[in-house]
Amino acid sequence: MVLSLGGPGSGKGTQCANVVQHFSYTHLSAGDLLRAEIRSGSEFGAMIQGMIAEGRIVPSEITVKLLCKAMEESGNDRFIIDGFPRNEENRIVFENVAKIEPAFVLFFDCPEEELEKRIMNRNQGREDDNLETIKKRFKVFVESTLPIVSYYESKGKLRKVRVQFSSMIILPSHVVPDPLVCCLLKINAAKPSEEVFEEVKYLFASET
Ligand SMILES: Nc1ncnc2c1ncn2[C@@H]1O[C@H](COP(=O)(O)OP(=O)(O)OP(=O)(O)O)[C@@H](O)[C@H]1O
Ligand SMILES: O=c1ccn([C@@H]2O[C@H](COP(=O)(O)O)[C@@H](O)[C@H]2O)c(=O)[nH]1
Ligand SMILES: [Mg+2]
Repeated sequence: MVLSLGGPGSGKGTQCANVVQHFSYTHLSAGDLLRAEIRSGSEFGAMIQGMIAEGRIVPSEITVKLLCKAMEESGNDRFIIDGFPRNEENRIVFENVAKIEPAFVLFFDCPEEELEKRIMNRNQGREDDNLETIKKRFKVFVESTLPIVSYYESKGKLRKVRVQFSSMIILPSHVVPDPLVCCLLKINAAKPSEEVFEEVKYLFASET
């Protein structure tokens, strides 16, 4: 089992879909399972919907049950779990119930500004894709999910995927305000998803 973690809009779902096309894995998105549970008319539907609209983390028991059921129904024994665990409690409940630990954890580390831009352009009709909820989702990510990322890092399981190109350019002295100095600029640009997948593909090919 492999986990896919990152901020809201960091490309977890996009890259998991690529993995499934190239490797014999089943993609399980915890968010998609929760949205399907709402559509199914479940007794928990209204509660889940309210929590997603607020960017809050749904109780572990519900999400873990959905994930375990989906794993059982998949008929596969290779999973890439997307957007889970969201917090320490999620992780512990899942480990206790499913009794599996990840082989490795992909981490898509993307700046907030880029996340916001991507989500606002996503156009999938998601109720939580609005500026107000994005801010809440990002706060929950920093406060509750990043500690999980650090936990997997401390266990040597984290594989950071670079989602940005980073380069330095030197501006010559005639284009900077002080003619006596040159200026060193660090430029970060988002990597197209095909290039991000090259890194993901390398990790899957070498680690599984
Ligand atoms: N490398 C990329 N560069 C630019 N846009 C991207 C890239 N990867 C994904 N996107 C786009 O960004 C948006 C968010 O991607 P995606 O849905 O995969 O993110 P996510 O991490 O699953 O988000 P969420 O946590 O909200 O489900 C989508 O519209 C997707 O097409
Ligand atoms: O494990 C999980 C996964 C998701 N949620 C809730 O769903 C939304 C959307 O999740 P995406 O991964 O962005 O599709 C998330 O903001 C949470 O509210 C959850 O509670 N637990
Ligand atoms: Mg997603």
